[in-house]
Amino acid sequence: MLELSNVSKLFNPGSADEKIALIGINLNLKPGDFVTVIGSNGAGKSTLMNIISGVMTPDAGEVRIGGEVIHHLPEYERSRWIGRVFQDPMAGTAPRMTIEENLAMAYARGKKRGLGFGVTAARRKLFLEQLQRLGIGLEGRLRAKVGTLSGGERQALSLLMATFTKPQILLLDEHTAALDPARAELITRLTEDIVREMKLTTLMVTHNMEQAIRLGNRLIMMDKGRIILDVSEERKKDLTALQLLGEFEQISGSKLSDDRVVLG
Ligand SMILES: Nc1ncnc2c1ncn2[C@@H]1O[C@H](COP(=O)(O)OP(=O)(O)OP(=O)(O)O)[C@@H](O)[C@H]1O
Repeated sequence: MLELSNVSKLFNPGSADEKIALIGINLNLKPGDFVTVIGSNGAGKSTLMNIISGVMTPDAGEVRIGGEVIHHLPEYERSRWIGRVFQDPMAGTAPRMTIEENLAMAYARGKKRGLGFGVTAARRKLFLEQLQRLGIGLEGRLRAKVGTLSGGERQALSLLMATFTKPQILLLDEHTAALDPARAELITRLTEDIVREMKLTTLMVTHNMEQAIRLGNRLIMMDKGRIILDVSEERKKDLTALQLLGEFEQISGSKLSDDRVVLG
């Protein structure tokens, strides 16, 4: 479903600031895979997400979705296939627009222009049903400006918007990291429900080791631009955060340097 072959990215090549962000990344996600990604500071996790979503283009290698090469396409064109939720709850929604207008935008994503961004009666019914699924009362606030929602509510809406049109790939970029523990738990539960119900192929970056182990069917660990560990669902079942840190040290030869790491 998602295939990265030999993907590399270098920043500021040839200058004193040269940074290798990704080196020869090979990653293949099967339909319905839910892969969690952890790693040290500067390991390349954000660059990986940016290259998949089209914020950046790779210097070398290929990115394919459903067999189609997509790494040359701009971000807006890839949004037909890719949904993304960011760490910052402000990033995925338009604060001055209402909840229903935001949902109408998400609904129109990737569709032909003629179909419009409007909120019709039929669409409003669909939006209500979808908001009800979240179970946090947003269905009663369709005409509220999104800027008036709490961080957790906005992140729930971002998640709904990112998955509204059943993307082929869902990218979750530390999407619970900026929330307090109760709200982070809520968004994690919603994520699990939506991914399971829609059978979404998902890649999730997290700094929470316990979350990385518990969620999904595969875990990858990155360091210095490479994938250094790829843990299957079977192995993940009995793994603890401490064991994972131990494995990281053994393979990379140094301790995991992540100033935001949470063991669980
Ligand atoms: N736009 C940029 N210009 C120059 N260097 C960059 C840029 N973006 C990332 N880098 C560098 O590329 C490397 C990988 O960065 P990236 O942000 O992908 O890591 P990360 O794993 O997401 O890190 P963190 O967990 O600390 O956010 C780092 O050395 C970083 O400093």
